[in-house]
Amino acid sequence: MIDKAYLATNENIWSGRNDGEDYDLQRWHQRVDVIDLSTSEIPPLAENQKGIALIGFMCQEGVKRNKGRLGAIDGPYELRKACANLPVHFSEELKVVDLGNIQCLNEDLEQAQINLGQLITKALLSGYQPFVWGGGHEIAYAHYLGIRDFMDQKHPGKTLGIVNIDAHFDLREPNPLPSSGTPFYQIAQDQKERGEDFNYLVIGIQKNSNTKRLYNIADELGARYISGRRLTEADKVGTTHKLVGFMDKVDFIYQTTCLDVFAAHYAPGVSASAFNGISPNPTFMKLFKKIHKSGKVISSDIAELNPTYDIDRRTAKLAAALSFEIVKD
Ligand SMILES: N=CN[C@@H](CCC(=O)O)C(=O)O
Ligand SMILES: [Mn+2]
Ligand SMILES: [Mn+2]
Repeated sequence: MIDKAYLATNENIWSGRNDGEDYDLQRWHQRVDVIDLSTSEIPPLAENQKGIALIGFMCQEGVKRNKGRLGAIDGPYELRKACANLPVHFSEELKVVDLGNIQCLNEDLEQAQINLGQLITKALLSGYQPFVWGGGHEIAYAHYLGIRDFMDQKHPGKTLGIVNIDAHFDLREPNPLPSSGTPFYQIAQDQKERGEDFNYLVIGIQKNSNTKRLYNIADELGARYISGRRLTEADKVGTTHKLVGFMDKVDFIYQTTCLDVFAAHYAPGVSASAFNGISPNPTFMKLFKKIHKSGKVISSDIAELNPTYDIDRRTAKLAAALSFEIVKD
């Protein structure tokens, strides 16, 4: 798999303020091990040691096919830079590796998705929890392929739930090609062919961002959703109940966040910005942490960071704040 599409991370990206070498002074750039998979293997973990594998997906072909605004190809680079200075609040035992990037070459999205899926499977088989940075939301089909192949090998018969934090369903039928708007439809079709249930919960759905047809497809496929306007303190009990009910029914969770779920003043750096998106306030962050503390999240990603349209790196910083909650023991 490691071929022209693979691009190791330049170690210089992981640099920043240095307050000293004592553990309680450190920042992420002092803890992340950059691994060049064209010359090295994924480092083995000690027994019971937890590892997080950062992976970049340098791809905007899906956004392009979906007639979106280009720029997401630079998302992984900007997110690494935004995370480099985060203070370390995880333990010394947590191993954090940066496994580099998968690029989309010659507009061949389908091949890029296969390549990313294979790298995700490899990281999972090595005992790591992958955390993938996009790239457009076409990342989700690739991510599913990687988790599916891992589960086939290590956990046959177990169930997967997908928690997508997004203003959009992304349940479009490929027309004729897959794009950033089709990943969950593709997953539903693949699971149908395999005789598996499609367990899909979307948090942050906006009525004015999805056609009636998309709502109909969501209903036909049995998708569940929590609208953006329900993500308030007043609705906290109901939304938490819905989320917990969903999580209880599955063995593993793939959690994906599409940054366009946030209002444009928080997240201008996306393809489809939304003036009425949700706020990353304490109510939302509690819900987000609840997912990641469930012990069921097998793998996660952040999609649609588009540095071309970002303002003062605020979308990148928001993505870094979410990353801060994921890279934990
Ligand atoms: N991944 C994004 N999907 C959205 C984009 C909407 C838009 O560009 O306005 C969708 O296809 O519905
Ligand atoms: Mn979206
Ligand atoms: Mn999306």
